[in-house]
Amino acid sequence: MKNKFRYFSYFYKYLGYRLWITFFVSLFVGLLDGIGLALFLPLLKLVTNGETGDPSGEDPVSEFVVSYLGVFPTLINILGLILIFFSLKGIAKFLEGYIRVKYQQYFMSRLRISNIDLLNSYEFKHFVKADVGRIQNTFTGEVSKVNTALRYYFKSFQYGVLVLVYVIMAFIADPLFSFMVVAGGILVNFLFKELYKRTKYFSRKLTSQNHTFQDLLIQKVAFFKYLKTTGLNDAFGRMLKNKVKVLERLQLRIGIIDSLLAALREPVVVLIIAIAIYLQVGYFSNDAGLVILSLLLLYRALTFFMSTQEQWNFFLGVSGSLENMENFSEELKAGKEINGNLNFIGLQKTISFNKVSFNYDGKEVLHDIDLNIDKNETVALVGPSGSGKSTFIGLISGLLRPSKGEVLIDGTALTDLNLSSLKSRIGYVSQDVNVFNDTIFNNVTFWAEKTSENLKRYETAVKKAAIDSFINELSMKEETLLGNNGINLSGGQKQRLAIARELYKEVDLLLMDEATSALDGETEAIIQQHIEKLKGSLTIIVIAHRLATIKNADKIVILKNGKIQEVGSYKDLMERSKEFKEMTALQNL
Ligand SMILES: Nc1ncnc2c1ncn2[C@@H]1O[C@H](COP(=O)(O)OP(=O)(O)OP(=O)(O)O)[C@@H](O)[C@H]1O
Repeated sequence: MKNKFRYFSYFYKYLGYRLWITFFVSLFVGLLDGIGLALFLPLLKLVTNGETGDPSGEDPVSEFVVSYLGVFPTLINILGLILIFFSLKGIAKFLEGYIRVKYQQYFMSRLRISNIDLLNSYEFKHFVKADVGRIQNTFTGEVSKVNTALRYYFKSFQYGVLVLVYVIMAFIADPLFSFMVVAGGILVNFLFKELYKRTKYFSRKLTSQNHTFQDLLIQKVAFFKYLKTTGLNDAFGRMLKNKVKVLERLQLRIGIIDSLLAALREPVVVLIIAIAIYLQVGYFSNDAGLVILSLLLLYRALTFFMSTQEQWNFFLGVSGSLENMENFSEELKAGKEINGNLNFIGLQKTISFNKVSFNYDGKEVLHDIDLNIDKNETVALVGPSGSGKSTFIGLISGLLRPSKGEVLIDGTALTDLNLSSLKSRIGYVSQDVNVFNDTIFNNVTFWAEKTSENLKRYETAVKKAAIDSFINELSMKEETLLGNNGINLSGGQKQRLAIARELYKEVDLLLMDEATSALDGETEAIIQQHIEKLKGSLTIIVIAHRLATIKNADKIVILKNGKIQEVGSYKDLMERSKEFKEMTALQNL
């Protein structure tokens, strides 16, 4: 019961008063149907006793017809009333179906939108540890499963309301008989509990297996080239196929329980009613008319009761997805990044690192960093692999937060800034280039409108990124579609495209993490020239292994083991840093 309410409150969070509307409409359907059915009692009497009989006041239904509806129960009147009540029920049933579909769609959109919002504000620190397969699966397959769960929940809820209406009416007609049937129903429900438990167990398993399947699938697509080249494609494919089989088996088990419940439904209903009638006839003698009426109502109640159970079992079959969705949203909420409310209006003077340390899961990778970066300065970070260069860049963009100390932008702590306003002014090019599965134009402009102004900006950006001649040779030019993650581009072309995207953005701060690493010397030199031209007009922070590319940087920062070892210009460092001199010597500079 506790669970049923937990699910209710989950749906209520998204649907609110709509759930109550559903409840009342179902109640209305039940009442109309119940009254329509009850009218068969006077009808039966009229048919057996003939029109001349006196049906008034003999049974509660006729009493109801006379006193509440103000109609004298003649054959034609009763037939008319039956028709009216069943027609009204038809209308209410349509309304019930309509609101079910409408609210279901509403629920699905709200769920999707809320998940997108939560993912948007999910802190990077948590994201790197998240299970990508689970995120993907939850966003796609699981959303529709939760929607299916809502459909089953709605249905079992609506049927449950009907059961309640029929049982109450049957009790009014014949309490003893009704009691026996209800007791039978409860007993059966008890017996079915084990089946429900199994379904729930399989459902949870199904969800987690689906996550793993998605995870493998994502990796198969992402590493397609590698797997194909190394012949590991088949082995990976086998793992995927095994998962498909596991999923098939789990689904089959849930299906078997569903079929078992469906098959048991009718015989069980008939059995309970048969026993009740037998006892009624053998041991008690009651008004046959009322027994028939409550029989009618209870047959319906029991059928709906079984349908409620069946729908509930369907619901349990997807309840693993619901639990997963609840946990998923909670995790995203818990990992929400802290966002300040001051808008970033562009760098005015300085970015300062004030005794900044950073740790990943307790392991400190940057220690006590003090550094000032002035507006429009070009700063290069050098140092051995793992020394903390990328982490440093992550701290400037607000992707990571210091564990100690502060990063200040013009004296304001980064934590007080609205991160979207900051990030919209930051360009970032890294070793891992992201190419969207779309045209070159959309990749560079991030789906900007093709106005003449934007086209001009686009042309300038691709020229500066030295990718213009490559694009011009393509028959579709900027409308050329790029494959999945730029699979039909060379590493260098991808990197130039990424640079063009950031240059198009017209940012304040350009962060380049090994941005030109995939380029040949000649192309790198061309881009370098363009970046040199940008020098002084925006703040550039660059991580470079090839020291030749940072000769003209205003400041070079040498990082070692998470600490700043030296800061100075290329010339300064050549004069005073033995380590830097050795580094340049190794690169034949
Ligand atoms: N998500 C993470 N979780 C745990 N440790 C991490 C994570 N990312 C990086 N590290 C660790 O932090 C340290 C600094 O990494 P960082 O990527 O900043 O170095 P880097 O100087 O940029 O290296 P490279 O030149 O190889 O790119 C490394 O020891 C790395 O193992």
